[in-house]
Amino acid sequence: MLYECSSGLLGNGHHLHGISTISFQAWLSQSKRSKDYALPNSSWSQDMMDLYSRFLEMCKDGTWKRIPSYSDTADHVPGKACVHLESLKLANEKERKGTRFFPRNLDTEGVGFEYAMFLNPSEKRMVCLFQPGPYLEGHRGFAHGGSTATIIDSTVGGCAIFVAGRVMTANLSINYRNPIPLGSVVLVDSKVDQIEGRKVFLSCHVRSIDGQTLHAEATALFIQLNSTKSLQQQVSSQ
Ligand SMILES: CCCCC/C=C\C/C=C\C/C=C\C/C=C\CCCC(=O)SCCNC(=O)CCNC(=O)[C@H](O)C(C)(C)COP(=O)(O)OP(=O)(O)OC[C@H]1O[C@@H](n2cnc3c(N)ncnc32)[C@H](O)[C@@H]1OP(=O)(O)O
Repeated sequence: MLYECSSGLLGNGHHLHGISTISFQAWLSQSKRSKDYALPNSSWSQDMMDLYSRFLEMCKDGTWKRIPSYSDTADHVPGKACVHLESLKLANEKERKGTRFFPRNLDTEGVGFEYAMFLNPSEKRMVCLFQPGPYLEGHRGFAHGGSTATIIDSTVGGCAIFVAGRVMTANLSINYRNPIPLGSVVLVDSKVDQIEGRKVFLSCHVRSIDGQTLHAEATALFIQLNSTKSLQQQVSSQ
């Protein structure tokens, strides 16, 4: 069911143009080989489960897409990982051995970043359901601001990757408005505001699930690393 939801994004087997094409199909096919960490586990609270179920419902008509998540950064990268990581100087498999995607660097469920992302392609919007665990503590009982920055960067980053292909964060500006209690669930809601050449401008809000508390707001600039066709162009051409 989860994969059905995701595969709606791909169509099936359309030819994709462009150099070393970033392929959503290849990206999602990784999910058959690697553990997907964005699936519910026993550490997820009822709030997290309820919200996740709500978003899965919204996937059914194709409006939203569930985004899988892996502990190996290469598995996240659409298409052939080595090709796409080459310019990030991570292509050498020996160098990469033992590396992990930062927000998925802990083996124990529930202690660090528990999150699941959903993409709304037509709105150029990515929403992340985030449940910070006890190892992300900053002030007593609250999430460290760096962990909030990480989940914001990852959410806006995922959104920018969808729209522009290979990108890197050039600027991330965060206003912290209210601390995030450890173990609570927040919604990290990001969207692309503007694209100017290689520059992708995004904004993001982190709110409690009842929408009453604004925890943080952010703006971000991502720079496109090459002219590879964006994932959104691929999707819309299918
Ligand atoms: C990690 C991969 C995971 C992939 C996951 C994929 C999908 C999964 C989906 C779910 C979400 C999961 C993950 C989310 C993904 C990522 C999150 C982590 C992201 C990071 O953790 S990433 C690390 C931190 N990041 C850096 O380590 C960057 C260091 N940096 C550089 O590598 C260069 O700096 C670069 C490449 C940014 C630009 O370099 P460059 O040579 O290509 O371009 P150049 O400098 O010419 O700038 C071109 C035009 O942008 C303007 N410009 C540039 N920088 C600016 C700034 N700061 N402010 C205002 N304007 C700026 C210039 O002024 C010019 O403007 P103009 O054209 O108008 O003159």
